[in-house]
Amino acid sequence: MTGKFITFEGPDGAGKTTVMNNVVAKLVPLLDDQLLVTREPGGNNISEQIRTVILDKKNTEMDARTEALLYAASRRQHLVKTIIPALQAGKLVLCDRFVDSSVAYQGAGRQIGMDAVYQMNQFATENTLPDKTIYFDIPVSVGLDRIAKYRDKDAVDRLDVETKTFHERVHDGYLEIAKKNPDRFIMIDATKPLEEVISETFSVIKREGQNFFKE
Ligand SMILES: Nc1ncnc2c1ncn2[C@@H]1O[C@H](COP(=O)(O)OP(=O)(O)OP(=O)(O)O)[C@@H](O)[C@H]1O
Ligand SMILES: Cc1cn([C@H]2C[C@H](O)[C@@H](COP(=O)(O)O)O2)c(=O)[nH]c1=O
Repeated sequence: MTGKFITFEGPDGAGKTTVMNNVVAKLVPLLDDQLLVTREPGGNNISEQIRTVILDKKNTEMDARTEALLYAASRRQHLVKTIIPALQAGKLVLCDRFVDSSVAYQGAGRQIGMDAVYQMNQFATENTLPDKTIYFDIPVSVGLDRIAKYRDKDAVDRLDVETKTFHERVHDGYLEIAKKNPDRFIMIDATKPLEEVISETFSVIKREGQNFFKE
């Protein structure tokens, strides 16, 4: 595969999506159709349908392993139908969340085991991992405060409304994944002012995707 696969990860409210939107606005004039911006769960028709089921606040009875399998099913479809074709076409793929989210949220957050969730996802992805992962770190209380303050009530999903203890486990899970993958993870302090986080993220992408920016 000739493209480059970069993921954005972090606890809820870290600002990934806001930062990604701002960075993409700067990248589009430079890269045009060499860029694919996508997200998980979702990113294509079937995967977005699965997203709706997973995140629906009415689905309170969903079992933790069912949840993990649905994220993996959505990911499989997204990977083979959207991400891999773009990488084969030589594109820079920026994806809001990927396998690390499942390991942190389902493995650590839901306590079904980080290794077990990772293995199950290896089956789903045939061992595909991002080239680089930009991790937006934030204390749980700050992320949750941002969501409470700024997010439209209707846009709050089934995972956002989990307990602070759940989100603490997710955060600890992320730090463990980052520690195990020092070559892949790039840490960004997401408590900094938004403009600084955007500029730092843009610089990381220009450095990591330097082949895309040659004259
Ligand atoms: N550096 C920042 N400083 C202050 N506020 C910020 C910063 N970054 C993002 N925000 C605000 O925090 C809120 C949450 O941001 P956003 O939705 O991008 O987070 P997220 O990481 O994508 O969360 P989720 O994973 O739950 O969707 C938004 O209202 C956004 O404007
Ligand atoms: C991919 C993935 C996501 N999640 C969680 C993380 C968030 O709470 C939601 C997705 O919402 P976002 O606003 O688009 O970030 O789902 C998860 O638990 N496991 C996963 O694999």
